[in-house]
Amino acid sequence: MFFERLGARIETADSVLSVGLDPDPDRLPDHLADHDLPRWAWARRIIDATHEHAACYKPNAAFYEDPDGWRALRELVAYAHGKDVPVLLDAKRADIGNTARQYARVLDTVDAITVNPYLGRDSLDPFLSRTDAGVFVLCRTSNPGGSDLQDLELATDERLYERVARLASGWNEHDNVGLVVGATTPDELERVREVAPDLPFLVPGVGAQGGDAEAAVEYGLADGVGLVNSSRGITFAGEGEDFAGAAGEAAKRLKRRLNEFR
Ligand SMILES: O=c1ccn([C@@H]2O[C@H](COP(=O)(O)O)[C@@H](O)[C@H]2O)c(=O)[nH]1
Repeated sequence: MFFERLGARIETADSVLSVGLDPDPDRLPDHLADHDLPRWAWARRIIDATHEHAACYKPNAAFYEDPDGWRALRELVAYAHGKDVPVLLDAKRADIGNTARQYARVLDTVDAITVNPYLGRDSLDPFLSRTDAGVFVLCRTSNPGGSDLQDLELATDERLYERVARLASGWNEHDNVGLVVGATTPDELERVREVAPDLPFLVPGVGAQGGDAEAAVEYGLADGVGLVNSSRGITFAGEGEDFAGAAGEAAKRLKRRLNEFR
C-alpha cells in the first residue's frame, strides 16, 4: 500500500517534504551539458544532497517526455528507490479506457501519480485499481487560473472542487487515493480538508509560488500522512558548481519549517 509506505518514510525522514525534480532546461547548470544525460546527472546530485530530508520525490512528466527524458526518469526512480524514497510522477493523466490503461502502466515504474478527474470515474479506473500505487486527484490547483473552473458553484450549492473532493473520497475503495490542493489558496485548502477528512493531500505551491506553508501542513495531512511540495525553491536555490549543496540546505530549511507546524 502506497500510503503505508509513505507513512513509514515520513517517520524515518521525519519529513513531509516532497522535493520536486523539474529539470527546466533553461536553468540546468552549464557544467552538466557535457554529460550523456544531463537531467539524470542533475537529479542524481540533487537526490544525493536532499534524500535525508525527502519524504518523496515528485518529477513532473513535462520535463521527461522525450527519449532521453524517459531514460533519465528511469535512472532517477531507481536511484531514489535505492535511498528508500518513493517517487510520485506528476503527470495529471486520465483518458478513455484503453488509453488510460496504457498511461497507467507507468505505475510499474513509479509509486504514485497525479490524475485529472475531468473525464470522470471510468477514466481513472486503471489507476484506481492499482492497489499498490498512490493516486492523487487534482482538486483545487495552485495556479492563478485554478479558480476559473474549480471554484464554479454547482446547482447543488457546492463548488466544483468540493464535488471533486467528495467524489474522490468515494473512489478510495483501496485506500490509495489522495488529493492535490494548492497552498496558494489556504481557505480552499481548509474547505477541502472539511469535505475529505481522511484523504492525504499533495500540497504544491510552497516556495516559488509563495503558498502558505503553515496551512499546507495544518490541512494537508491526514493522520500525519501527506506531502508538501517545493520544486524550484529547492532545486534552483543555488547555481553553478555547488547547485546541489544549495538544494540540500534549502530542503533542510523547508523540512524544519514544515515540522514546526506538525
Ligand atoms: O496545483 C498544482 C499541481 C501541480 N503543481 C506542480 O508542482 C510543482 C510546483 O513547482 P514549484 O517550482 O514549487 O512552483 C510543478 O511541478 C507543478 O506542475 C503545482 O504547482 N500546482
